[in-house]
Amino acid sequence: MRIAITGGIAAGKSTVVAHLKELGACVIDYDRLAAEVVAPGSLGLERIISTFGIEAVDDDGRLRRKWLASVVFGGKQHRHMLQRLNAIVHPLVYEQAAILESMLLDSDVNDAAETTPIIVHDIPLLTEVRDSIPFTFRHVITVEAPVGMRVQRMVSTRHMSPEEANARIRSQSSEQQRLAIADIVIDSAVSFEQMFECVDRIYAELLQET
Ligand SMILES: CC(C)(COP(=O)(O)OP(=O)(O)OC[C@H]1O[C@@H](n2cnc3c(N)ncnc32)[C@H](O)[C@@H]1O)[C@@H](O)C(=O)NCCC(=O)NCCS
Ligand SMILES: Nc1ncnc2c1ncn2[C@@H]1O[C@H](COP(=O)(O)OP(=O)(O)OP(=O)(O)O)[C@@H](O)[C@H]1O
Repeated sequence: MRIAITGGIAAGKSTVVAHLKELGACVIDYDRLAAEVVAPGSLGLERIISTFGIEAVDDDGRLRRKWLASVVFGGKQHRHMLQRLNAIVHPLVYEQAAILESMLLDSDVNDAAETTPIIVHDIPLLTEVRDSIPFTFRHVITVEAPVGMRVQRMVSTRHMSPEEANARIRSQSSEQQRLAIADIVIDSAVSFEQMFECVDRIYAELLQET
């Protein structure tokens, strides 16, 4: 069974995903894939250089993420620039996700398919890519906590100011947008213990469905 998980920044998605892994789920991490497809020497990085110029990489041939962020989130025509970046990165990410999935399901390579029938696509920006992603998900989970609590978490664990934390939250899609595409909501405003109990229950129900 293929499911997706998303959530607002600092809501607790990574904590939930780590727990799902412990329970036996196979996880495909889109943030990691997005970094891998633009690694030095990759086709993705080559395409970024063709589109955005040699300024996109540093002297060691690594992507200058801060520079690119300023172009696609703040520069002139930033919307168009973000579209161009997405048009490079997203198809490569989906291709890698499909390869990973087929490896997980190929019992000759990995017998995980016998023991772990749940594949979780961990997609922080699922609302943004919902219409273009070439996968269908049996369930979509979102992990949510109130904005104030997320700001507090970012301030205390990520050395951000409240202003920076709020700006990051505003730059993402809203809780309402995530709730509109999700059919399972995990409340992370409760204690770790209660949250994990909720994840255990959801996982057991998913297993029943496979
Ligand atoms: C522009 C890049 C290089 C900036 O990197 P940097 O490390 O500075 O920031 P980071 O990746 O943590 O993103 C910061 C915030 O920007 C937002 N964001 C990132 N990518 C996107 C996007 N494609 N669309 C909308 N918002 C985005 C997110 O809210 C995120 O929290 C990077 O975000 C990127 O390559 N984005 C495009 C690829 C992508 O869509 N990745 C998501 C996984 S598929
Ligand atoms: N139920 C909870 N109770 C208390 N703290 C929590 C709970 N769930 C998560 N946290 C804490 O909140 C912070 C953010 O959690 P986490 O890193 O899992 O969020 P995230 O949604 O994956 O963030 P990002 O989107 O930035 O990757 C962490 O410090 C984590 O320990």
